[in-house]
Amino acid sequence: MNTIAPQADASSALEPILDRLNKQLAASNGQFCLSVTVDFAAAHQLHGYEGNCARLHGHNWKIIVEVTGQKLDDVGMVIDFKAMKKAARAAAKTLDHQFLNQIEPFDRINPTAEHIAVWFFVELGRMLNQPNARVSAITVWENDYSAVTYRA
Ligand SMILES: Nc1nc2c(c(=O)[nH]1)N=C([C@H](O)[C@H](O)COP(=O)(O)OP(=O)(O)OP(=O)(O)O)CN2
Repeated sequence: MNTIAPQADASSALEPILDRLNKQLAASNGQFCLSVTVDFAAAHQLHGYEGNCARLHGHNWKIIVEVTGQKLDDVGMVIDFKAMKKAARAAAKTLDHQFLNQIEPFDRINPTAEHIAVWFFVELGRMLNQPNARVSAITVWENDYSAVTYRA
């Protein structure tokens, strides 16, 4: 269950307010969904695709990472945004300025937005998942108009 803890220097006048908030939080059974965004630039081509995407071309991919949790730590966070960004940037760096079809696993599976979303989901799950916070969705924007979301 969530609890909103008072700061060490909080005035006692805050206690009834915190008490009410904590009761509402416990009753809501809600979840916190945090997100960070990173990007990378790379080239790819889609094998077996009939159309111009079969030709070598590039994108500036934008990746939105969502982490979901119910429980807050003593500071009042599910997980630090900084930890999420660090992990997401490290994963994106692996793909940045690469010809995706030449690097693992996209040398064996087409580097579609769907496969890229699953790749980030697995990589970031390994780095970020903990008992109270799990990577719950990855959205891959291939350009301003087309995106895919993989949701657990
Ligand atoms: N479900 C998917 N469909 C397509 C993917 C994909 O990863 N998953 N990828 C492509 C190509 O990579 C293509 O470059 C991107 O397609 P699109 O968003 O249509 O971009 P265009 O610049 O080609 O847009 P137009 O509006 O057609 O000019 C294709 N499909």
